Amino acid sequence: MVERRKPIPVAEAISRLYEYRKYGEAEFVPIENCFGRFLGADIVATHPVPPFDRSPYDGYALRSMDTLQATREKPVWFEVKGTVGAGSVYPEKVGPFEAVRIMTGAQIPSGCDAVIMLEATKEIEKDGRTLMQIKKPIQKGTNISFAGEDTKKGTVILEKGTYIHPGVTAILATFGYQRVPVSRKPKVGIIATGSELLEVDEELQPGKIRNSNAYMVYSQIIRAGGEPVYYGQTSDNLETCYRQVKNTLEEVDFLITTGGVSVGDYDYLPAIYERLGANVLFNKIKMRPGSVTTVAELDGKLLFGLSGNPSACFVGCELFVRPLIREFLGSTNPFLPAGQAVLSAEFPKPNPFTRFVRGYIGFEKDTLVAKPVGLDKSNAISSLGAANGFIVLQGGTAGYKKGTAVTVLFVESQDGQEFDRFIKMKF
Ligand SMILES: Nc1nc2c(c(=O)[nH]1)N[C@H]1C(S)=C(S)[C@@H](COP(=O)(O)OP(=O)(O)OC[C@H]3O[C@@H](n4cnc5c(N)ncnc54)[C@H](O)[C@@H]3O)O[C@H]1N2
Ligand code: MOO
Ligand SMILES: [Mg+2]
Repeated sequence: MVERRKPIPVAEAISRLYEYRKYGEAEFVPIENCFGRFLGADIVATHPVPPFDRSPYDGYALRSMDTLQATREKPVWFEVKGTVGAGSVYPEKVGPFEAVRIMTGAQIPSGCDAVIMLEATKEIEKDGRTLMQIKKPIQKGTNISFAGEDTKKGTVILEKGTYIHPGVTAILATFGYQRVPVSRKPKVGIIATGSELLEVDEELQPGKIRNSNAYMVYSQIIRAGGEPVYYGQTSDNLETCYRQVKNTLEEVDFLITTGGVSVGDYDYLPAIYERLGANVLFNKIKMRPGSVTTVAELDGKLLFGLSGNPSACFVGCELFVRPLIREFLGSTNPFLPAGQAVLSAEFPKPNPFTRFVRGYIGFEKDTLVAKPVGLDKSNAISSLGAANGFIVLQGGTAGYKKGTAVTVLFVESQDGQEFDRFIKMKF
């Protein structure tokens, strides 16, 4: 008899899964290799930035009080006592009506409290002395970047779990992190199941197809921040498949299988979960594609049974695997970021289950528009090429008209949102 499965809402599936979230641990990498990783610790400013009062311009440092009488008609003259460039410290205290030529980034000499830009001055040589003239007063503090104005010492400037992009790297370098604490990447095992599967370099044969899921998921794991390990493909044979899953499980933090999770004669994953003694969290979700997505847990370790159908596999990976990988990396917003866009084409199919339509989300003039791309079927691959997100069409609706405001999820983005916000979205 065919097993009857009870479909549960997407938010419920995510909530059950989220109970098993865990954080990995931190490790160190050289700063050159930190791009794309997630911080494994809070980063505290170890000194103020800038560390000293400095000039943001090329100009003259002086005492503002000496400029108060300066007018166009009666300019004030200063004696230029020397020059200081970035990296040097002017050794003497600057006195009344004295100035020091100062370059951008140089420390403000002692005694000075303002900088006038070169363009606003005139310099002359007279009797072996260098003089500089200014024609209007400047206020105390003008053109000074004060110590700590950017960052105060002791501030938590970056939080654990932050995605490291080039701007983050600049901060790490500023504070001397030659070795950067990053979260260890979870090792995510991939096994593709199916007797019909050929490897990528094999010629097509009757009844067979090339295994696209394994490589798609491999890339999705990297994009999510994990470390994929491909354990190959197995034929639809219970014994082989069981052994492969059991052995692999010991070596990884998460295990993904593709295919074999439905109710067919050769869909062995349900039997494998049973034999392993794994606790199946759900095996039917009110969503399309990916309704058969199954997640089981064994001693706290998650086994993601993604659908064999490529589009369903893709959606399942983004909705269920990505957040658990990001959680492992310490991210506080591990779920796909969402937005509102205008549907650019009619979507006439009724939606008994919530649909995650592969779409291209982009601007047309200044409106964010969501365009369904390719064939909207769970076994389609054509839609995956052009898609940069999902158009979420709620279950229980009779189709959508062009111009309707819809929720979209951005799969290419490194942003994210927290669990509470994500599950409150109408799935
Ligand atoms: N009687 C029912 N039949 C099906 C149901 C159902 O509820 N009752 N669910 C359908 C849905 S929905 C989906 S989705 C699929 C899920 O199938 P499985 O996850 O069991 O996957 P397979 O049967 O192994 O394969 C399905 C399909 O995908 C192709 N495939 C598999 N692996 C790969 C791969 N690595 N790369 C590319 N393509 C792959 C495979 O050849 C099949 O065409 O079940 C429906 N059936
Ligand atoms: O799980 Mo199937 O992907 O709903 O189409
Ligand atoms: Mg099947």
